[in-house]
Amino acid sequence: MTIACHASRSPLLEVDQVTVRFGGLVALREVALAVEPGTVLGVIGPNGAGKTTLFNVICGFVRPQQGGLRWRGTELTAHSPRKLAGLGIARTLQGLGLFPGLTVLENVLTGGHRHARAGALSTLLGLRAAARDEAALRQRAHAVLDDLGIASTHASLPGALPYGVQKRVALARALVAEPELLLLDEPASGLSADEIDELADRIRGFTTRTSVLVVEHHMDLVMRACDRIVVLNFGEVIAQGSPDRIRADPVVAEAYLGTAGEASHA
Ligand SMILES: Nc1ncnc2c1ncn2[C@@H]1O[C@H](COP(=O)(O)OP(=O)(O)OP(=O)(O)O)[C@@H](O)[C@H]1O
Repeated sequence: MTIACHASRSPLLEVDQVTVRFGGLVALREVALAVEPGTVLGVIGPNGAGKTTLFNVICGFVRPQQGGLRWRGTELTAHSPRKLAGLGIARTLQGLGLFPGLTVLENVLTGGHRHARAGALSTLLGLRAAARDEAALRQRAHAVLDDLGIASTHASLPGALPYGVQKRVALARALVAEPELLLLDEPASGLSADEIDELADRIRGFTTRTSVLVVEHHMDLVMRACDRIVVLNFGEVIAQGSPDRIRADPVVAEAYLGTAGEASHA
């Protein structure tokens, strides 16, 4: 990846005037937002608003026609999903993406590349640095599973566990890398109301160790979990601010629900 230097004092991640077109359709138009260190930023919007496209731009799956990204004040070029971990960014995707033939612990271990100093060759040769990395990673994996309340599942195969628990495993796999930024794509999908509340509180708790950007359809989750919310509609930012401000914004209610005053119930 080529990195061009800019100012050093800046938010963790900045999305700068990003425009994405699919043929004649403008999926994102000059979208700008910033994730500040130690905060949770939510991106919401109705179906087709551009949330997934924005998430894919941040992950490097989709390249914008205009605009770009800055990470810690440094412009990212040749950005790709493979390089996210090296930057200190981890993500969970809409599909769980767990390996069905691996145990929960083994699945979580696959997320731990960032801290592994020993290369693949030394790992194969069983050298001491690789063994130390592996032991530290295992310890972190157990600790993260414990934090998420699923320590007892470490030897299970994911398919044997309830969906809500599998989602926590996917979260554990992202957290084990100790990212500076955690990207969550629709983490509430498929969860019960109680599980969503629990997840929102959990996400709030993450801010002591990581910043979070969450793309989500569920208003309940973002209202409870986020410090700031950006609202997209037809690919444009129509509002941004605190949850209270977004909840009270009639433009948001109209765009998101078509009915003013119901924003908190989506
Ligand atoms: N690969 C693609 N090719 C063509 N059009 C696309 C592509 N991906 C997304 N779009 C279009 O871009 C617009 C934004 O879609 P996107 O999936 O980003 O919205 P969204 O807010 O995530 O919606 P949802 O909540 O339904 O997932 C939509 O009109 C969608 O049909």
